[in-house]
Amino acid sequence: MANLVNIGLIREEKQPQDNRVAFTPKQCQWIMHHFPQVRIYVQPSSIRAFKDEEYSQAGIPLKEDLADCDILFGIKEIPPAKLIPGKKYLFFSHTKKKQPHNQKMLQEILKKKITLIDYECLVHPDGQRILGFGFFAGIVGAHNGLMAYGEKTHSFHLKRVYTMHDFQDLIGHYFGIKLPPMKIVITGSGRVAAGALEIMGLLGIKYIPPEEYLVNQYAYPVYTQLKAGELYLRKNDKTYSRSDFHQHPDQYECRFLPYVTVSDLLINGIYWDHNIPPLFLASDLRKENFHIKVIADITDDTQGSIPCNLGDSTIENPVYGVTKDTMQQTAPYLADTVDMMCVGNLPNELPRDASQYFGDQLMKYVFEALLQPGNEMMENATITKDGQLTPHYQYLEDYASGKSED
Ligand SMILES: NC(=O)c1ccc[n+]([C@@H]2O[C@H](COP(=O)([O-])OP(=O)(O)OC[C@H]3O[C@@H](n4cnc5c(N)ncnc54)[C@H](O)[C@@H]3O)[C@@H](O)[C@H]2O)c1
Repeated sequence: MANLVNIGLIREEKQPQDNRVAFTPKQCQWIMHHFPQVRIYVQPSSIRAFKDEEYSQAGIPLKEDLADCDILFGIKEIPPAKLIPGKKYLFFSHTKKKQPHNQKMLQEILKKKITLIDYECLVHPDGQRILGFGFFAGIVGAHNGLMAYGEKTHSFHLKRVYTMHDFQDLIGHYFGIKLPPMKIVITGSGRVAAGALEIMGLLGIKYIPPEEYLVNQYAYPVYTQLKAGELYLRKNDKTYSRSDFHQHPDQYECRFLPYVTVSDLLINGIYWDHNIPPLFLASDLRKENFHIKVIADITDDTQGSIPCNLGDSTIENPVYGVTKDTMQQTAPYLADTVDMMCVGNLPNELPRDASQYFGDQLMKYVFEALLQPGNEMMENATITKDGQLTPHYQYLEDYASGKSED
């Protein structure tokens, strides 16, 4: 038999608390069955979406001290003091863009001779990311956007997602919910958009092609979806090429404006960075014909693609209002404001399903590669190896040595 590999699922210790986990109890069972050389241990946690008893009942031992494990799986950043020297860790480190708040953690990782594989850096050969929680962010974000619209217009009431046991429970909640005639515009074509479309399907909201959506009236709720090719055109020749847009977004103009005049709810799920033009401007918000009442900004960049995103809201208080003339933050659901849903950790409202989905992707595309020494995909996602920055990530040198300001 191949050498034994001891794997540990660590307790999430970052604040605000995170209740997700890399593998559910059933997934742990599946892995140990299919990889007899693997043993999985779980560090007890009172906040994890899957209870300690669920793991022990599935035959996965609980273990406080994971010092004997070879590989440790987490989700979010790890407090530096909790990092165990010499281990191989997989988690979202948020260090590859030199994020200032994680500089100390990376320094500790180097000091403690740790190998860090970052989930965000695991990509398919065509560059598409393998792992992400976007689908469930789309589910919860679309739900919250609709919930806010129902509250604002007093036309229907949706319960909060986090009060449900899981996604199946949420589906049950939708039976009998009748939405008023309304127009919903969804932006994006990635995992977030896919989650939002799932909610449209579950609530029986009808898809309308963009050109018809703009001009027709409907006696029932409808939505349209705008992918990058429908949202952006090159300024000089009015064409769109995906790769050119990704390389030169500043040479493109945004064509979203007509949709602000006819839509009731915007669900924003596009990829955005600061070179990509926003969907509309602050000055558009002041115009008489700005019709949108609620924006579920799942993309959630403060003053990014949506100028009236004034910062994150929380799962406890997911919605705030914004005045159209002065862009001041107000209480939600006032008559003449735009209501904003800008929660940055949406999958935490549905952590059991989000964890299962994540673990499925890990098992399908990553797990075997992780056990193969020298696997190229894993090497490319390895930021540090035994406490040294790998060749791919040498550009983090100044940040890691404490010199970087950005
Ligand atoms: N609020 C939350 O809780 C939450 C959770 C997950 C994701 N998000 C955010 O939602 C947004 C969409 O996430 P997703 O999971 O759908 O992403 P994704 O990776 O599934 O899809 C992104 C889409 O953007 C395109 N894209 C990739 N690189 C691009 C570039 N350089 N320029 C233009 N387009 C590019 C891709 O082709 C793809 O169609 C991201 O900004 C993400 O950070 C928010």
